Amino acid sequence: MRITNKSLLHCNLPKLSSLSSIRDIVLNSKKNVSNVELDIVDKSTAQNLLKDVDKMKNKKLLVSKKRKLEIKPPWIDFNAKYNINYDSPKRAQFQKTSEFFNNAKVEFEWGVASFKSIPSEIVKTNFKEREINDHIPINSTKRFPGKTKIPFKLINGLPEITFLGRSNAGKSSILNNLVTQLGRQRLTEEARMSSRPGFTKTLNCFNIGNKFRLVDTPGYGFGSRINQGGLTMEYIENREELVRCYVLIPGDQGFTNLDMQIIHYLRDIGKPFEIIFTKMDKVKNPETLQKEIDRSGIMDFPSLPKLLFTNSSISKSCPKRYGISDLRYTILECCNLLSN
Ligand SMILES: Nc1nc2c(ncn2[C@@H]2O[C@H](COP(=O)(O)OP(=O)(O)OP(=O)(O)O)[C@@H](O)[C@H]2O)c(=O)[nH]1
Ligand SMILES: [Mg+2]
Repeated sequence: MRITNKSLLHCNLPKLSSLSSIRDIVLNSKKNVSNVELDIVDKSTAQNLLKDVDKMKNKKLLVSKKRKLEIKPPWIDFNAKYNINYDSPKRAQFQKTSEFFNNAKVEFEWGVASFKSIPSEIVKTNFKEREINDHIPINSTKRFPGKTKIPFKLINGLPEITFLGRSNAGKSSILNNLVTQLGRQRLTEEARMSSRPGFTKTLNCFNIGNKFRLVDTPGYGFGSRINQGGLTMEYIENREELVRCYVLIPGDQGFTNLDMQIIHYLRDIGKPFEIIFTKMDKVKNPETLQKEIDRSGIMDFPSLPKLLFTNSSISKSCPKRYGISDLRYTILECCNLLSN
């Protein structure tokens, strides 16, 4: 029997005699499948086959419609364009990254209003005081008392990553964005976010899969108090566990003088840092931002910070959370979690 149904017109498949093999080809084919020549004796089997093919065609039509409808923001290639000096991550590395973040347990560990209240800093201060008061030589075993009231897991020296930026720059949101599964529309609210500038008032630490810590900081500038800025600066200057800072710049606003001061400061003290442009969904004219970047001079820094372009909110013009896979990748990379 020769199938000449409409859905099978325009086909170019080889002549086949087995129903299961043709069904397989139809269902697995990536190309548009039609025009099947087949020797089938029984009419109902032929009709079933036609139904399968129709279903498949409808499915394909839907997929291609969806593909056509996907709107990509005009800055979509910025992550590749501005980080040309870095090797772009391989597919397997991206996979490893998303597996890690999708499965990692996120645990809030501490929130402090003063640097000395960070659990491991309390322990360090105690040791230093004992050394001075009891004149204990540096290599003495007495230097490390066997017990401390602070749980060991809080003083285990995991690497720390921090987010810096002016009030309302999107620091708490980016932290939530990182630990929210890709594809989900709403962010998990591990760190509290608010449209009120100066909302985060303490250093807040989250343990990620017991491999590293993300530290949310109070913003500087409008809405923040001077002591909040002081707390963040003390943390950057003194925290031994801090391996990388991310300076957040709202993409729709560009750099302020204060942002540039922080960036120059990090460069001068040699703290590794990268720059994240947030709220990219709000950027109406990406060229203005490009000019801002050129004018800032950061592309000429010898340390060549990476520039990452992200959005934590989605909208019609920005239907996905872009840039977050690149950010996740750089975090695992700087914590040495991508080797093997
Ligand atoms: N449109 C848009 N809004 C965002 C984005 N990221 C954050 N926001 C909004 O910006 C506001 C501030 O976000 P937060 O994450 O609380 O900012 P923050 O830097 O932690 O602010 P402080 O804690 O006050 O220093 C909130 O209303 C967020 O919903 C984004 O990518 N796009
Ligand atoms: Mg905040």
